[in-house]
Amino acid sequence: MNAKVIAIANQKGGVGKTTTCANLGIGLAQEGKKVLLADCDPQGSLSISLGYSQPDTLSTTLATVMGKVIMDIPIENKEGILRHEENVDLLPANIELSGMEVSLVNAMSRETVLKQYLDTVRKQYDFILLDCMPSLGMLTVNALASADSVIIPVQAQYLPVKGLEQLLQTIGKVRKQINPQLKIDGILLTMVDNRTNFAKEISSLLRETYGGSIKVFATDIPHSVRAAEISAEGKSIFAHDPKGKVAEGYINLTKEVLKIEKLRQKHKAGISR
Ligand SMILES: Nc1ncnc2c1ncn2[C@@H]1O[C@H](COP(=O)(O)OP(=O)(O)OP(=O)(O)O)[C@@H](O)[C@H]1O
Repeated sequence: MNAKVIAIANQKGGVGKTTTCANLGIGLAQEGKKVLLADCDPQGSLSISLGYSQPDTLSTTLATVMGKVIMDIPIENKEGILRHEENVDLLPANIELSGMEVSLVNAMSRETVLKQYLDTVRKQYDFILLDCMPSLGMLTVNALASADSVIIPVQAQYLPVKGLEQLLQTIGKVRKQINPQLKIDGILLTMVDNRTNFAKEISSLLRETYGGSIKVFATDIPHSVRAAEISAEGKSIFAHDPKGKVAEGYINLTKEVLKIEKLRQKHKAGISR
């Protein structure tokens, strides 16, 4: 095994990064994949949404293991990694991670501290999903530097093109300077209200703007209050509302992500032959 690392990123807040990370991750686990979800946001929203309602009380988090990488201190196997009842592992985060962002500024190889950590656990998983914070700071750069690909959730209610430009520029810089293999798996429309034409308009605007260069996932994630409830429940949409339209959306997204990975493996095998 050598995990595919996917960063779920958008510097705009509240677009569905955490919800996508948790539910895509658990969707992949339901397909038999070994999954690690890493909370890369000092707000700890992913940790909270998976049931750790007070992440500040956790003693070992992503900040701990990144700190050890910086100090060159050995990390124990699965140190700080928690097991969620829906068969995914979680490396949680809390406010200590914002201190880490400051420490990174003076660290050697500051852009690749997270990558160095992930390289120590990568062989134990099929997928590692990184829930990025809503900024393009050093932690997000670390996530992009570690990732094989990026999924960009976009809330279908707002015209997202301007904000996307900044993110795409950052991805371009990371590709050029640190991680030339970084791919964009696609833009995911979230919180889609099917009663309006917004989603269709935005989706065609995105397709017009980015042409063939960036895929927009065929799956949209519908808006539903049931999805908004899950972070208080500490479980996935599959456990909370298994027959609902959001669960169906995340099942379809899981299938698309597995298909992309299959193609990547095929391509790799073709190249090495
Ligand atoms: N499909 C959906 N339908 C309705 N509400 C949703 C849906 N997906 C997410 N939400 C809600 O929208 C809010 C923002 O979602 P989420 O936390 O996943 O976004 P985020 O991009 O991770 O936010 P942040 O940038 O603050 O980390 C949350 O309150 C969440 O419960």
